[in-house]
Amino acid sequence: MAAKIALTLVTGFLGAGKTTLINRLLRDPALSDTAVIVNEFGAVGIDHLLVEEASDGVIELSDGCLCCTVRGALVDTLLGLDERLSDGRADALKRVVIETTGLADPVPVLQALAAHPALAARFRLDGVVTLVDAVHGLETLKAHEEARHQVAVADRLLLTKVDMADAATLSRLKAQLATLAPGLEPLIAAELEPVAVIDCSALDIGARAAEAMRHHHTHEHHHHGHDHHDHDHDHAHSAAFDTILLTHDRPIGGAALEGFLDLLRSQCGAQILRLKGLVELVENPERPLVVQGVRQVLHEPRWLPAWPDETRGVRLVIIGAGLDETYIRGLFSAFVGEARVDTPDRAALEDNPLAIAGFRH
Ligand SMILES: Nc1nc2c(ncn2[C@@H]2O[C@H](COP(=O)(O)OP(=O)(O)OP(=O)(O)O)[C@@H](O)[C@H]2O)c(=O)[nH]1
Repeated sequence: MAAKIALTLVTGFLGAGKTTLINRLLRDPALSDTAVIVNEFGAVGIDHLLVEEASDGVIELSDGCLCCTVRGALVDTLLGLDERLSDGRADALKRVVIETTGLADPVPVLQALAAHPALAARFRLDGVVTLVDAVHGLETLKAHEEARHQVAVADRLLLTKVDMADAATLSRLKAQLATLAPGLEPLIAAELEPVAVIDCSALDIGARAAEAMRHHHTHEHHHHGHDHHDHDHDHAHSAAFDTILLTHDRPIGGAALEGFLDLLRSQCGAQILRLKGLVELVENPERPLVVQGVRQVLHEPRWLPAWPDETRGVRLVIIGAGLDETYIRGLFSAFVGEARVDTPDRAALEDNPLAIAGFRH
C-alpha cells in the first residue's frame, strides 16, 4: 500500500503571516509534491487571491471557518483528493498543508481529521505549525482562547514580524509562549527554509517531553491552586495549560497501552487538547510507535522507521486544561505495572474504572 499522505495544519491568528508562509512553501521546488488547502472566512475569497500560483495545488474551502462549519468540507476535500489520486487523475502527493483561518481553534479540526476512518487510512497527521506575530502576539494571546489553543497544540512555533518588534516585547512574548507551550523553542519564520517548517511531529516529542518536565519542576508552584478554568484573562498564569509528561523506561505491551489510552480518553478526553508520544512496545521494540490524540480521539498510531535518539521506553506528553494529574499518573502507573500505594491495579481498573472509591477525586 502507498505511503500515507502527511497532513500539516498551519495555524496562527489573523494577520500572523500564514499566507506569506504558504506562498514561500508553494514556491519551494522541494515541496512540489505538496497540495495546499486554504480556508477562507466570509464570502470574498481574499486569501486565495493572495496565494500565488493558486491554480496549482491550491484548494479552497469557502464560506465558514474551518473549525466550525467547514469541517465536513475539509473531510470531503481530502477524500476527493484521495479519490483523484487513486484514479491516477492527480500526480502523486506526499503532503497536504492546510491553512486554517486565523480564528480557527485547531483542536476540533484535529478531532475531525482523526475521527474519520477513511481519512485515517490514507492520511497521517504530520503536525501543527503555529505562527505568532511578534508585534501583536501578546495582546492576541491574552484576548483569545483560540490563539492560546493554537500555541498549546503546536509542534512548531514560528515567530513572524520579528523585524518589526522591539526587544522587550519579544522577550515578554517568548516568556508567555514558554508558559503556554513549555519546551517548544519558538523559531523565526523568516530565517527558516520552508521545508524545515513541515515534517514536524514525531522527532520533537522526546525533546519537548524532556523540556516540559524541566519546566514542570521549575514552575511546580504554578500548578498548585491556579485557576485551571481559564476565565480570568487578566492574570498571566491563568492562561497556562497543563503539560504532563509520562515516562517509563521499559517497553510496554500493546494491550496495556490501548487500555491506558482508552481509559484516559474516556475519563479525561474533554480536558485533553493534545496528546503525543513515542512508545516502545514489547511486540516491536526495534521501532517507536508514534501516538497522537486530541480530546477523545486518537489519530491512527504509526511506526517510525527508527528511534530518533538513545532513549527507549515510553514518553507521552499530555497537554490540556484542568487535567487531573494525580488521576492520570495513577492510571498510567496501573497500566505500566508500577505498584503504587493506594492505587488500584490494572485488573480492577479494567473491570470497572468508575467504581473505585477514592481513586477519582
Ligand atoms: N515585516 C514583516 N511582515 C510580515 C512578516 N510575515 C508576514 N508579514 C506581513 O503581515 C501581513 C499579514 O500577513 P499574511 O501572510 O497575510 O497573514 P495571514 O496570517 O495569512 O492573515 P489572515 O489571512 O488575515 O489570517 C502581510 O502584509 C505580510 O506581508 C514578517 O516576518 N515580517
